Amino acid sequence: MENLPTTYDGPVHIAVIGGTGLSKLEGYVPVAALNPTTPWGSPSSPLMIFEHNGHAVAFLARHGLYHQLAPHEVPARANIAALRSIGVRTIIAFSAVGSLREEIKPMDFVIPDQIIDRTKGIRPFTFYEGGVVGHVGFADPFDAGLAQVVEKCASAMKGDGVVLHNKGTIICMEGPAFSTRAESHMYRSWGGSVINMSALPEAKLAREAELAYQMICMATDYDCWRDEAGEDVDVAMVMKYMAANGENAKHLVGAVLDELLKQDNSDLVLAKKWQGSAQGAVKFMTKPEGRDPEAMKRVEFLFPGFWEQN
Ligand SMILES: CSC[C@H]1O[C@H](OP(=O)(O)O)[C@H](O)[C@@H]1O
Ligand SMILES: Nc1ncnc2[nH]cnc12
Repeated sequence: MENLPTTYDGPVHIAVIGGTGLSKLEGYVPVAALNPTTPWGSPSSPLMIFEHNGHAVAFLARHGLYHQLAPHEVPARANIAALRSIGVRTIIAFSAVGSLREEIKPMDFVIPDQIIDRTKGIRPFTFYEGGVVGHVGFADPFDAGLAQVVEKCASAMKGDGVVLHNKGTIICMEGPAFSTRAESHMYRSWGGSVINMSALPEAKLAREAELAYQMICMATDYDCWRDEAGEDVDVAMVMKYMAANGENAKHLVGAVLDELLKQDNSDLVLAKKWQGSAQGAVKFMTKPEGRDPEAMKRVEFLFPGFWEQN
């Protein structure tokens, strides 16, 4: 990595965020390692640039190259802002999750469509504060167009033993300790499908930055709700299933990138649907007299030229 260029000239519109057990993109050779800084600090890892079918794709290791960042220490604002600053508009984010449903078995993939927030407010969670206010819509936290692409690709892998659940609600808990048994049962009663510690604030910040974002979950355990039937989750179990399913995850990434890079999907990849949504939410809120210059500069980092246009 030391010898890689630290700049990349071409456009990079798509990023993959790797989670637990996925700190690099197997089978791809990086052509650059970018280290952008942002008003929210540095990202979790260098942004590794890969080429897929002649197009550049960025990869970011959510917990750092050596998994040294706990879920509450992941600099999610820097990650999202850094990706946007190099041109990324679409994020496919991987996550290892516990299953809260009998039918979601370890190694199954889930394309979630909802999230319940059980983080504890200790993670910085917004770009819009300190003198600039913005309220973005978050009713549907993921991008339905990206979900369709992932569904199509994962469905085509069913012959290879891949099992896909094409909707589901993630419970995003604070961690880093796993849930109590009472909590696990409560999440099931709330309708949760899977549980992790990473969906938030990542998904919310992606929306604030007008990026198309979809998480792909890989089940690694049954958490601790199956009182008699099963073992309670531990890290060894999570890592074992992540390693066992690495090949499928790799094929799925390749297939999703193939599909996204088709010309027909260019509006989806450029997140045209989200363009202007956050900027609209910001420009109507804080009157000029109340705007803090430093907060304004931070918005300008996300959306260069913002204050001239508004
Ligand atoms: C090692 S189990 C808990 C850990 O695994 C998941 O990580 P990620 O979402 O980054 O794949 C979960 O969210 C926790 O951070
Ligand atoms: N049971 C669990 N709870 C929270 N995050 C997880 N990631 C993988 N399994 C998990």
